[in-house]
Amino acid sequence: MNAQPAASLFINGQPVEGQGDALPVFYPYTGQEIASLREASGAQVAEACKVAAEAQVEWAAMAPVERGRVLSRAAAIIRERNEELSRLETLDTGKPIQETLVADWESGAAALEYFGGLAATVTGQMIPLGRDWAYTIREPLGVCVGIGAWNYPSQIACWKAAPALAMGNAMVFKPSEETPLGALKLAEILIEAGLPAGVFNVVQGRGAVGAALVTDPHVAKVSLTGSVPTGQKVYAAAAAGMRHVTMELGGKSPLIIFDDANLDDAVGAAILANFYSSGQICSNGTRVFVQSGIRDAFLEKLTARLAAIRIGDPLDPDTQHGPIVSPAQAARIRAAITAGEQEGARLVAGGVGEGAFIPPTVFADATDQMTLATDEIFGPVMTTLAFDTEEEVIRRANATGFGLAAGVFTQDLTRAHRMIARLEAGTCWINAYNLTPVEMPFGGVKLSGIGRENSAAAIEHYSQLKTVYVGMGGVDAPY
Ligand SMILES: NC(=O)c1ccc[n+]([C@@H]2O[C@H](COP(=O)([O-])OP(=O)(O)OC[C@H]3O[C@@H](n4cnc5c(N)ncnc54)[C@H](O)[C@@H]3O)[C@@H](O)[C@H]2O)c1
Repeated sequence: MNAQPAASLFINGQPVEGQGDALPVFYPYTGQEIASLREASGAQVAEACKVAAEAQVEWAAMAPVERGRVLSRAAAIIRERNEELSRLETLDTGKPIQETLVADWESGAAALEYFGGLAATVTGQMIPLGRDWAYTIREPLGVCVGIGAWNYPSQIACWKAAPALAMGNAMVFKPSEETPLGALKLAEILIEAGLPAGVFNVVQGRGAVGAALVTDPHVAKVSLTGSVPTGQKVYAAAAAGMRHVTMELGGKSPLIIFDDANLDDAVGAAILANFYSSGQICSNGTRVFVQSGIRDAFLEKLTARLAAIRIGDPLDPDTQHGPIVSPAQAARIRAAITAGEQEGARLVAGGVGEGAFIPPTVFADATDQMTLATDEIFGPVMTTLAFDTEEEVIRRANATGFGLAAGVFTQDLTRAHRMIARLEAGTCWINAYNLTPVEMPFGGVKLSGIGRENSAAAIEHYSQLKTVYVGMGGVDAPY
């Protein structure tokens, strides 16, 4: 298997070889090296930002409808090549092809399509002031840096590039060092769709390359998808230059299931909220609060459904559960499972697994204080917690520093809305979980983040207002 790209970086419309350290790419299923990349050197990071700053001027001067057309074309190209791109995504991430065919590039194409359409609709305001008046112009920020996590590499690249480019910004994107391949394809596709050279650039590297991007003098904004500790470092570094930020960080989200819920749907949602992409999803509802009366029935249905899951070769279209992205991540997940057992939680399904695979794992009889219930694991580990009353479960669900997402399952819709109003989470679902259509704002509160991706809300995070006062008469100076 070989997924070697033309070169490691993409700068000024061209593949460019990196001049930094080696960056091998492994297929998580076999551990085989499928591409040998190199990180960007410090000079290449600076060059990418400079090129982006130059290209941004021309791009911002284009009519928004023309910019939108480029993005729409890119969306169409992605959809034409979805099969080939999804295969590459599976090699890069190890996620089952049945997922990557529908959830990765397709979601990226939807973002390009959506913001392509939105580009020409963004207008300013006219503010009447009597004789005088004012108006506002929504302007691009300039050069935006995008930094990605490894779980949805191509989707993340598109979710950041689409609103940034639609508003007339340029972007330098650094994918996760674990999954560097998809962003290079996006760069090629955007050029093919008509994007001027230099408007979207890709540099590769580990954290130090990301850190160099954040403080480059050309950079006006940083959008990071990653963990809370990285977010804290990036936010602090960005603050020195008063740069804008969007932070899409981790979570430990509650999924609350009341005893009047449709149990089959609730079990299905708990599965989607914990095991899709082998559990490597930021918004996962990993604290599943189940009302005491249905706890046994819930666990029985859940374990029966998990017993039927097909685990294996991610390129086999029948496979439903693939490997973990890297041996290091698998080791971290295994340590969390072992700690859960040692702390006294009851393992009712799964376990530490073997090699690259960790099966869907479910704990019962956990308490809120166990690390299982406090720490983000970012793997296929569900912790179920029993509760009795609405008041109690709201208090326990909110007792975390995170605030990315939350879900409520109940047939009583008054209760559902009452609950949602009090849950401290940026993205919530009622009788559904983990659905993130591009039309809907996505993001977190508390430690889980700042800003929103997707929807018209993202436009505000990739632009700034200029206010213009227009004097229509004489100037009355006091002396
Ligand atoms: N909220 C969301 O939308 C969302 C989506 C996916 C993943 N996540 C979160 O991402 C995490 C998993 O991804 P990960 O392990 O790749 O996260 P990570 O924080 O280790 O790395 C994220 C990115 O930041 C870069 N980075 C690391 N140190 C940096 C620094 N000092 N300056 C600049 N960049 C730096 C990394 O190279 C990588 O590209 C989880 O916490 C998960 O919840 C959040």
